[in-house]
Amino acid sequence: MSVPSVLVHNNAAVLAEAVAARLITRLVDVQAARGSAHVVLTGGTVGIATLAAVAATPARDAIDWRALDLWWGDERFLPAGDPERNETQAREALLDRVELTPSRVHAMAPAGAGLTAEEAAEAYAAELAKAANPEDHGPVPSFDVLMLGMGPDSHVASLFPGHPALYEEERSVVAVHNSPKPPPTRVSLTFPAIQAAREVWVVAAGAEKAQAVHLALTAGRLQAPAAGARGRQRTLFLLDRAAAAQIPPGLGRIASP
Ligand SMILES: O=C(O)[C@H](O)[C@@H](O)[C@H](O)[C@H](O)COP(=O)(O)O
Repeated sequence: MSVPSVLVHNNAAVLAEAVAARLITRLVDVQAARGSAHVVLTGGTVGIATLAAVAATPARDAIDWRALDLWWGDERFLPAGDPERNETQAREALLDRVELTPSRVHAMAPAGAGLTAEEAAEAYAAELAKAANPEDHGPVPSFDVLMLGMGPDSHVASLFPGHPALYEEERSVVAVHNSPKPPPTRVSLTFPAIQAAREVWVVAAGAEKAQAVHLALTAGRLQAPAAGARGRQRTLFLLDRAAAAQIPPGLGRIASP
């Protein structure tokens, strides 16, 4: 797993724009090299703001949207179209504004569609496995970029401190109950799935995330799940100054004056 690099931006607005620019460039480069790309989206304030920034950038059309596979790191187990679903918010921010291939938009099953959260997790794991190639050496594709928001308790996706999902080493997707962040029921990638990504980007803004960032860079993943957010080739912590206030000295690089 790669050692994290930390990039610090002036504020949350600049952070979202910078992550959007980085995402566009990364996807264009990957598609130039391989013709297609896999990206994992995240819910949360910065995650959705990043998608909105991509939508507002003319450079977005440098991406071949029809050759892009979109996945989610987690989903709130709510009825289809619920405004609190990560998919709903991603569609409003970006996905409904670009020409995607519908079969390559891999949303996690909603509540009320005949599946329990456990069955939705199993279905998503099967969809991931179907998309994996032999060279991926595992049950999920080698995601080119896997983005993760991070909570003040250092959770990523729906992997919360003290929850059983942190200990999952076999399955790629699990159901999560009694989430401390509403709604209580969710579906989430596990650490094995997250760590299959070529690049993992943890995006966080705000003073309330500063301690979680510190722990994510210094503690273990059971205490700070974001400490398990590591990519095979690259791990980036993309932060604003407020969230970076407690990073160990010499780790962060200020990306904007
Ligand atoms: O479903 C979710 O809620 C997200 O996937 C979650 O992991 C989120 O990214 C973090 O909680 C950060 O959210 P904020 O950026 O809004 O604090």
